[in-house]
Amino acid sequence: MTDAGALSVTALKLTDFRNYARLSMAPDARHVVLAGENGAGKTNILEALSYLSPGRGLRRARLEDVARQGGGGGWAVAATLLGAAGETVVGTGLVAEGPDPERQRRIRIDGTTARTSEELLDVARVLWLTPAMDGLFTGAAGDRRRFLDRLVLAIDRDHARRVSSFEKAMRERNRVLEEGGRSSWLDGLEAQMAEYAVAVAAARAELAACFSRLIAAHHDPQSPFPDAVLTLDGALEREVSNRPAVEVEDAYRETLADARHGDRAAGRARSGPHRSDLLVRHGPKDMAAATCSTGEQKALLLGLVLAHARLVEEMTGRTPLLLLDEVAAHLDTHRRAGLFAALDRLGVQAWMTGTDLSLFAALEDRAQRFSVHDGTVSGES
Ligand SMILES: Nc1ncnc2c1ncn2[C@@H]1O[C@H](COP(=O)(O)OP(=O)(O)OP(=O)(O)O)[C@@H](O)[C@H]1O
Repeated sequence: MTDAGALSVTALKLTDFRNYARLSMAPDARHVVLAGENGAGKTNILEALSYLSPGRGLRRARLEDVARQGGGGGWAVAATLLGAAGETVVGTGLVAEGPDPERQRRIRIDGTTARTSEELLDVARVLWLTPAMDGLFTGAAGDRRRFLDRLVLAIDRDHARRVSSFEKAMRERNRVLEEGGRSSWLDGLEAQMAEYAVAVAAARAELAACFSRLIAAHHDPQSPFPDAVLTLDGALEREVSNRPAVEVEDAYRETLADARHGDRAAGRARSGPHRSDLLVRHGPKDMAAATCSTGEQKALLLGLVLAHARLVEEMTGRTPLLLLDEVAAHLDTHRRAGLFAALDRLGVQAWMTGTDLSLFAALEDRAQRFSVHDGTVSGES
């Protein structure tokens, strides 16, 4: 059951969003179940909600691709969010035509244009789990790094800016190295890189430490979702935990200066927080997540997202919104019951999709059910 004061979406309107020409939903604060056949538009609704947080949404799509085929080229999501502080109306989207050649996503909060997308974090933290994340433990390190940085961002709103400032300075250094620019330019860029790199690494290390404390504090041997053990595989992340940040910053700046020749040949910086990885182990089995079975990996990932939701609540005092795409279908009855019980304990509003309503029967009246069919949604069935 969603707690009183927990964040919930109480109105959602979509315009020219994916396969929705127009959609208007008015759920209450309980969980929302979206059921329908493949390709009906269930994930599209979760994707729309993911734009209530900063970033590129749960599909990391190009903004142009989100606009409905055959529409005018723009799209809009408008949501009313109800939280402890009352109601907030958030609007976001892409205008069809405009003077802005970069065509950035517009964001309005209670009628005022947001200056940065991080302002959304003052209103909502949105966490998700989708089938596309199934390969997280076995796939590319870059995906795990992005996942890690999203974990950090939900509790530390400056994190995305630090990461992008580091990347900007790094790209500029790559360019100057390639063009054989003056070493005084490189000194300045490397100083910037070192400053941001250490801030990024420190925030990641802090997140991992908080996660470990939280998982230990809430350890439940009966839970169907095993405890995850997180370790950061990156020199800077290890060092910031053991040495003063200024020392780590100076050392990384020197490393960069010494590596200019090799980095020029490689065409990139060969060390830094952009090379770090998130290592996840199955706690009870003491086994690398990548070595676990498919089912164990799914359970581990779900446990990680649930633990993250708890961490967000403990660190920010606000419950996040949880988007779970096709999660119930892959759990047996016992684990599904465990998921619903965990959602009740968290007191969050969860939006869940599935092809079959029967998957959600155990939620009884703790959820409202909507049928999705070919870009239309019919209310509580
Ligand atoms: N820009 C777009 N314009 C119009 N339709 C689109 C656009 N992008 C995606 N679609 C369509 O949206 C449909 C619904 O996609 P969605 O991923 O939400 O389905 P789903 O209900 O989650 O299905 P599944 O159960 O297979 O995951 C797909 O048929 C897809 O072709």
